[in-house]
Amino acid sequence: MSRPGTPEDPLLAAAGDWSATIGDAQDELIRTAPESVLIIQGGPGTGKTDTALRRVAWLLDEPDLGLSAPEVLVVGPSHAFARRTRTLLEGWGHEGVAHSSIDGLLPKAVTGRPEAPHVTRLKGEARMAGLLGRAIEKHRAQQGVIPPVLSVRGRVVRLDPATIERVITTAKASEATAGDRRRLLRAALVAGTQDPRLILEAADVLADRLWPEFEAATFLAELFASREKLTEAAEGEFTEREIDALVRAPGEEPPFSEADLPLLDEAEHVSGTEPQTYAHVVVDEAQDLSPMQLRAISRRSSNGSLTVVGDMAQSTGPWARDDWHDVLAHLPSQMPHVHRELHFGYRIPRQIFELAAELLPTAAPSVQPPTTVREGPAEPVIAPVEPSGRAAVVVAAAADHAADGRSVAVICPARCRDEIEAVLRTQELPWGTAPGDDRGPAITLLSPHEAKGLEFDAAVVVEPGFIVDDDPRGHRLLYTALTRATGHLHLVGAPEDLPMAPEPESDPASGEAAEPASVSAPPAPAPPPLPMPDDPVLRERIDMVAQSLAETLLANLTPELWPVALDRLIELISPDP
Ligand SMILES: Nc1ncnc2c1ncn2[C@@H]1O[C@H](COP(=O)(O)OP(=O)(O)OP(=O)(O)O)[C@@H](O)[C@H]1O
Repeated sequence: MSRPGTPEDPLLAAAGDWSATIGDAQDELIRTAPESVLIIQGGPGTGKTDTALRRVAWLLDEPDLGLSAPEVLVVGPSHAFARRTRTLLEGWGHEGVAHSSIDGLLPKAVTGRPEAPHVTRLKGEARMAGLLGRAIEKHRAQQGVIPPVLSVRGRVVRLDPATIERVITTAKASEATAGDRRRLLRAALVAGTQDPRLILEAADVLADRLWPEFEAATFLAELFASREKLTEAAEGEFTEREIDALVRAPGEEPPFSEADLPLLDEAEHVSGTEPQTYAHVVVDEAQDLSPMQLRAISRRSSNGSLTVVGDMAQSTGPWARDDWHDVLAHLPSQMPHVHRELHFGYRIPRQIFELAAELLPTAAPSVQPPTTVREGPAEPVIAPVEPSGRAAVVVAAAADHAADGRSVAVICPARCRDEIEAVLRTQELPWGTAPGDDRGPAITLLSPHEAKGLEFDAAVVVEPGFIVDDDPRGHRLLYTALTRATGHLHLVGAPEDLPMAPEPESDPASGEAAEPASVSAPPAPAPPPLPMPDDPVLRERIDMVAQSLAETLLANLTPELWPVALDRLIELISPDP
């Protein structure tokens, strides 16, 4: 995958590895003290992920901090994203950091159960933690009932409830482990008995009854299968309709949905099983996470030191939000929050971003678009098609880029996926459903959600109208899809859903129509430099001012931003029209 900074990218060609072009704003974030929750907001391609990872590299490199790679966790939205962050950090020489998708962090369970959006949303709410806590307490209380007699090997063993009560109280007060609790019980019952073998066996039977091993999956399945248990645990905090939404028939397959995974994690936590913790945690694409997912991530932080990354203009799914308050409310609060924004778009060339930015007034009216710092190699290609010819056009565009050695994302809504897969297969092209490594497929077929946080040399976005229609925050999803490419973008779909392509201009020399479907004109050539005045005093004064401006630019901005600053300067000093 070529990245900004390759020869195809004229503006950053000189920069290569972007350590040479780290902006002041990025640098400040990288060096933010670890004793904080750093929140990085910024538009697509503003370098949020890379800045967060540079922060990890900096934290690991600072000898005074004494942080080692296995003490750091980077969480992202997908396996593909985790692979991207791993590749980047390992490329900088930092191996051993844990990289995971959010689901990969949670207990393993058979998922895939279809679920209505309102149920997914309900299961993500923080009050589910209270419901689970109460349900587990009641579950335990039922198990703590002491039987007056036990039957062991056909013999009846009478038990002394007072002795057993004492053991339960001591075990609880000392937070004894399962093994210690069993030993305590054995020692208490065996004292002074005539038949120690029988009593020891009885103690084990009783221990299994009093403290059965907690299996979160069994517990949750039984809880959801019982309206009575749910109503009891709800304790009036859930309406009947909400309880109805949670109830399901016992034994249904697959047993769980993705929204159940954070609930299993919560149940394990309440029952005393704690996950591995880390001294620094990076959470990327945090704008989409549910409160229950955020709780699960917080649990993995040993001290509250976090880097939280996201973009509210790309917030979609059941937890789509417009500001950070609700995210931060569910993260550890022992360290101060430092909220920063990145403003310069490094990934997306101007030509592509101008197109994507048209969505912003609808997708996220309060969000300031980033300032792009790059010119792209080509205008976006707008390809109106009829449904019958759609897949062929999509695959042809992807195949052309792949043949030129570019990584390509085909980002398509679910209803077009089968037809595109069929054509990819027929043409025996190298393609996959997760971005390849150096040896992997050049073409990646993704849903708009799966494309989050990823970047490619080229993107073919299919049926933008469907993408908008298929999600309550469809404009944001389309905005995310349009902002994945570092160089080339194709929009393929129904003519009424595409931006207007300018009329192809005739080339007078050849008599042929010029390349169609550009959405904006190429940049005008730079005007020739103005002549210096002859007066030596004036020349010296001009030189002095120019030198002072040059020093200010050198000291404050990276080279690709100089033209932006000069344009702004001209705007500032131009007389009002
Ligand atoms: N200062 C810089 N100079 C040059 N390239 C940069 C700079 N900062 C970031 N980049 C490049 O810009 C691209 C986008 O960066 P990154 O993926 O971190 O953006 P992002 O803000 O996380 O985007 P998204 O919101 O889409 O996930 C990457 O290829 C990255 O290497």
